Amino acid sequence: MDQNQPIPVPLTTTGSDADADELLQAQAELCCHASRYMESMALKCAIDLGIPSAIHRNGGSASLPELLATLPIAANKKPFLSRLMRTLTVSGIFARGTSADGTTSVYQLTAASQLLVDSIPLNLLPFTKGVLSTYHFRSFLCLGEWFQDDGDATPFAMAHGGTDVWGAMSLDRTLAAGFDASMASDSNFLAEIAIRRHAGAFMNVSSLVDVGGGDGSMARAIVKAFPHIKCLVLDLPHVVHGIPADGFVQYVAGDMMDFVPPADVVLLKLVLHDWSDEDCVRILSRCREAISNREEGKVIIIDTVIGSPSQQIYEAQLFMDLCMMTVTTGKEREEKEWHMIFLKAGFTQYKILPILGIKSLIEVYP
Ligand SMILES: C[S@@+](CC[C@H](N)C(=O)[O-])C[C@H]1O[C@@H](n2cnc3c(N)ncnc32)[C@H](O)[C@@H]1O
Ligand SMILES: C/C=C/c1ccc(O)c(OC)c1
Repeated sequence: MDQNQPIPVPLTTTGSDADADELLQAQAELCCHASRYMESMALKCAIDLGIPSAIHRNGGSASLPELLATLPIAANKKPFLSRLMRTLTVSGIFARGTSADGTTSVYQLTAASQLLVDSIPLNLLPFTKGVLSTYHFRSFLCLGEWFQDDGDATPFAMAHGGTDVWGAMSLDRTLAAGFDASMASDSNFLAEIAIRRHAGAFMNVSSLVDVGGGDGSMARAIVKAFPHIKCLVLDLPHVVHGIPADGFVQYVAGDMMDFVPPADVVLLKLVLHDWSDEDCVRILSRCREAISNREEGKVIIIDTVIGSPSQQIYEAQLFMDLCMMTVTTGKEREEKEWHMIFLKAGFTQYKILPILGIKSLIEVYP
């Protein structure tokens, strides 16, 4: 027998070696589950360093030395970059390839990280930064405490001195600007697809009010595609004040719980998921009043309807639901939950079009 060959030691006196394999596999799985936030933090780091944009500027792929030559990395940290890139490659943010001449190993953008390039028109960089913001991260750290707390504060409020997310944004301009930009990037991204896939939604419409329309990105995209539509954006004072008039959309400061300006179409994009069923019924009732007596009157909702044949989409929907639970008082809803709030708000019909990936476009009729 070879002297150097290690002698296998059984883990227990009763268990077989197959049991040990299963245990070790379970340990590895648990380790990955517990460490998943590090994947998020590595992504945040890549965004902070501008790595996707740097790869794009280098022609869509970049070697390690090329990245090191352009990224803002201190000399003594240069040896660490390959480890960050290795993890991000295994998690699918970047891909490995070889340079055109076949000599050098390079990092490439994937379909996902292409959406993080700052210079492409429909990038999701602001939205992704929003999801990764420390405000949300700190809120998630309070989730366990929140479940045990018998008060009404959200995890966000527990983490931020009792102030809810809308209050925090009226107090902190940087947070508000980041949030509005994050929503705007999602709206710019989806507007084009929604208009392309369902232009019929905006035919025969002469006026539209985007309730909780943020900085007006969605409304502007609609006016650009359908110049005959008169578009109004209703949002909180701190959001609409200071937006310069551009002649395309009009801004109104107000509270959607109290009043929604009359129009043919009321749009609610990513608004109802911020609110409880009771609040949604109240908002939708105001929206129904706004379209009353209009021939083509309808409410268009762009929001999640939980459930998808795609596991990836389903998972993204569930993450967003946890985010709503943690940051707002809202939730993502299944069709039967939407059905119930439409009925309670006095509508008679609805149509769900699952044409926007994670989100759906829902038309609701009085
Ligand atoms: C998640 S954001 C969605 C923004 C935009 N619809 C979009 O999808 O890009 C929710 C919006 O609702 C606005 N909002 C919150 N409470 C409101 C209220 N009581 N009345 C009107 N708008 C409100 C927020 O300021 C914010 O702009
Ligand atoms: C981390 C994300 C935070 C967030 C908060 C409220 C929203 O309505 C939302 O919509 C996508 C996202």
